[in-house]
Amino acid sequence: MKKLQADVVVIGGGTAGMGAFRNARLHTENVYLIESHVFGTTCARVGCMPSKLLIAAAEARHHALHTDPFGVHLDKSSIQVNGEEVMNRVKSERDRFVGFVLEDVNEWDENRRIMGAAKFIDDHTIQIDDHTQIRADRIVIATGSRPVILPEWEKLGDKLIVNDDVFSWSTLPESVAVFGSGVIGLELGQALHRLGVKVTVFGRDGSLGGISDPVVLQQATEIFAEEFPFYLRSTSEARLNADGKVEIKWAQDDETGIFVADYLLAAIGRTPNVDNLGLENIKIDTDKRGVPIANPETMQTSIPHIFIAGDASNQLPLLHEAADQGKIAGENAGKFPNISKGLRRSMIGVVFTNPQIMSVGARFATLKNQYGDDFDDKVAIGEVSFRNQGRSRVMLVNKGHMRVYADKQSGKFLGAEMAGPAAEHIAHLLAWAHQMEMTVPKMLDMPFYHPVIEEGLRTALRDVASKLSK
Ligand SMILES: Cc1cc2nc3c(=O)[nH]c(=O)nc-3n(C[C@H](O)[C@H](O)[C@H](O)COP(=O)(O)OP(=O)(O)OC[C@H]3O[C@@H](n4cnc5c(N)ncnc54)[C@H](O)[C@@H]3O)c2cc1C
Ligand SMILES: NC(=O)c1ccc[n+]([C@@H]2O[C@H](COP(=O)([O-])OP(=O)(O)OC[C@H]3O[C@@H](n4cnc5c(N)ncnc54)[C@H](O)[C@@H]3O)[C@@H](O)[C@H]2O)c1
Repeated sequence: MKKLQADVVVIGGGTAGMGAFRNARLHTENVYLIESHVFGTTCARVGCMPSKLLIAAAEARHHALHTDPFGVHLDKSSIQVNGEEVMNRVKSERDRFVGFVLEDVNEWDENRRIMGAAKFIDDHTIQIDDHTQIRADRIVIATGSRPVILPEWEKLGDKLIVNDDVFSWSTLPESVAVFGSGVIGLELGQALHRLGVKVTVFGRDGSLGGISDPVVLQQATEIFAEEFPFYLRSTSEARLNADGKVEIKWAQDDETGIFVADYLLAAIGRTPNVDNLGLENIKIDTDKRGVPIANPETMQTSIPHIFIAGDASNQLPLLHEAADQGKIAGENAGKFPNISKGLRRSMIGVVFTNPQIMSVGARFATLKNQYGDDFDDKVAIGEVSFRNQGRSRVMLVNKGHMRVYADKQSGKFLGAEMAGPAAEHIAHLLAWAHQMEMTVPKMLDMPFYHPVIEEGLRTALRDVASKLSK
């Protein structure tokens, strides 16, 4: 057994871990980075990037099939999807992104990167597989997350898949049953549907793409239901049939049915990778899911020399959050005990469906919780439907709804939720306004060009402005 001594050990070599390693090394050279699987990050290998590549291919087919209303007619039978070519592009571009990450990793001293699964022996000692033990002064946990799998699905063998499997396909399958109508289920489910794969999405509690505003949720549900079958409040049973296919027997309200598919794609949420870390060997405060609780401004846990970052922290499992948290945790581990608060930005979330979904600042559900019985008195809500929004109609993307929230008394912009056109861009405008702590009247003083989809945002802002206390 190799024994090492370190100032800082970072567990997990994804986005958060790489950021932590880089930033800890600004303060000390004696830092180790431990990775149990492969370098390259979840985002680049099996997350953000390959999913957006698949979506881009799906959009190309969708646009080709929907030119008629513009008076532009294509022979629909000539629009063919070559599954192998789709997957080749997804994988080759993905490999390019992964390559850039690996270039960074390979620049780091090989002796400072250790492959193997790390586990706490005590709150200063990390065991890596059975080959290395490191005594560390400070430790950063950046072990990411993994998809949740229901135990009853295990009998499906290799017909049960997760996002990682989709991005290693050599061609597209004929049919997929998607479980989970959250962000991943909706992005991948719609993309596969638009590529001609027979898809049905099964949800459980009526939620969709993480939307918490009931009005936006209702509108979004209607829009997505027009496009492909989904059952958002279903119960179901999955089994392998005699042909070796996945058979889903489902029920929702008075409706029942059977959907037979090549695969069951599990997208019912992700769980932080903290359960196999030996946390039982250290006395660390955890939440009810067993995740170490950390101060979001310092990423410090209840054990002062242990920090946590990225999806492992269960705070906001998004790429830019992992990068920010990794930087903060690494820097603080590097300069411990002189830790400081890092930059925390306004919340921004985008789902790359069509229409896109976004949320900024405080979501509807957060405000409801925060204001409780005072919600109606204290929070003003403005809204816009994109059905008749000028530029959206021009482009034939006039589907969706946005609601913006403001503090009635001060006029301060609090947050927004939306499903609709150009949501990724509107989300940025709003997140910047939120972080600048702007009031709605100040936001309305900003320029709006004509004709643009952002004029829809102005309509919602005018609506909320009219409801502020005078
Ligand atoms: C399909 C999909 C699409 C997504 N799309 C987006 C998007 O569009 N935009 C967005 O913002 N976010 C998106 N995300 C979320 C984003 O990918 C994650 O929030 C982000 O990658 C998390 O980074 P991380 O560093 O915490 O984890 P990871 O990158 O997963 O890194 C964790 C690392 O820790 C290693 N590890 C685990 N346990 C141990 C151990 N015991 N010892 C040593 N190493 C260990 C793992 O092997 C892994 O390499 C998506 C996620 C998925 C799955
Ligand atoms: N565009 C993006 O930024 C992006 C894209 C993909 C993933 N992500 C990140 O990854 C995280 C995980 O995504 P996810 O989609 O796996 O989780 P999620 O939490 O977004 O959605 C899970 C969904 O599964 C449903 N569900 C739970 N149990 C179920 C069951 N037994 N049967 C059917 N449905 C069930 C839930 O009601 C929920 O709607 C997201 O929260 C997000 O932070 C982000």
